Amino acid sequence: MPEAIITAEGLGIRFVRNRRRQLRLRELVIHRGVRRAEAGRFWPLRDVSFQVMPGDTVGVIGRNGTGKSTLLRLIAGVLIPDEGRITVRGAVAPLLELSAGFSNDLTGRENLHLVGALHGLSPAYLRRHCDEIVDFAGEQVARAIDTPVRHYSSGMKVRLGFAIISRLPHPILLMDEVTAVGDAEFRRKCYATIDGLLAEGRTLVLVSHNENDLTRFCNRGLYLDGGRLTVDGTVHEALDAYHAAVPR
Ligand SMILES: Nc1ncnc2c1ncn2[C@@H]1O[C@H](COP(=O)(O)OP(=O)(O)OP(=O)(O)O)[C@@H](O)[C@H]1O
Repeated sequence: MPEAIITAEGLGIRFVRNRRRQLRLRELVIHRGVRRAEAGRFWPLRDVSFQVMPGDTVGVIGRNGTGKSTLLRLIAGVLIPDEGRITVRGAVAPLLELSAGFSNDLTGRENLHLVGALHGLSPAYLRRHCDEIVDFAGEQVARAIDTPVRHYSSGMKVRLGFAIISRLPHPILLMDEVTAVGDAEFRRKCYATIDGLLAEGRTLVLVSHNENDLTRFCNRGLYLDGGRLTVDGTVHEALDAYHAAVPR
C-alpha cells in the first residue's frame, strides 16, 4: 500500500478578524478601550482530517469564505496550523498567487531566473529553457521580457508566473482557479499543460468554483462547510453537497 503524500490530522488554524478595526465608541466607553484576548479570533478551518494518495486529483469545494484557500496555504507551508498536523511528503509546485514572487524593479527575464531558482530550478536548466518559458507566456510577455515587471499588466505577470511554476518537477501541484490565469487562448495552453502534468502521475489539489474544471481534472472532492470538512468522497459527491447548499 503506498504512503499518503498529504495527511491532515485534526488540522485547525485561528485568525484574527478586523485586526486594524477602529474601536467603536461603545467599546471605548464600556470597556475603556480594553479588548478581550479572544475578541475577533475565529477558526476558518478546524478539525480537518484527510489523506491524499500519490496521483490523486482532489477538488476542494465550498462556498466563499469556508477555508479553501487557507487549506491550500497550509499544504503549501505558507501558514502554520494552530491545532493538529499537516504532513506533506514531497515538494509542492504552488500555482497560486502566480505573480506574488516577482520583484517589480527587475525585468521579466531577471524574474524568471530569480523565481525559477527560488523554486529549485538550476541556472543551467533556466538558461536552456528560458526561450521556451517566455514563448509559453505569450507574445506580449516575449516583447516585454527585458522590461521591468512593474510595467506588466497583471495578466502578463500571471502568464509568466504560470510558465515558470508549471516547469517545476515537483510531485504536488496546488492550484487556485485554473480559469483565473488569463485569456481563452492562454487558458487552453494551461489546460493542456495540466493534462500533461497529471498524465505523468502528479498529485493535484485544486480549489475551484468551476464545475467543468473540477470534473475535468479531479477524481476526488473535499467539501468544506464553515471551515469543517463535511464530505470526503468523489468529486461528484462533493459537488452534490455544494449544490444542496447553493442551489443552481
Ligand atoms: N490573513 C487573514 N486574516 C484574517 N482572516 C482571514 C485571513 N485570510 C482569510 N481570512 C478569512 O478566513 C476565512 C476563510 O478564508 P479563505 O480565503 O480560506 O476562504 P475561501 O473558501 O478560499 O473563500 P473564496 O471562495 O471566497 O476564495 C474568511 O472568513 C476570510 O475572510
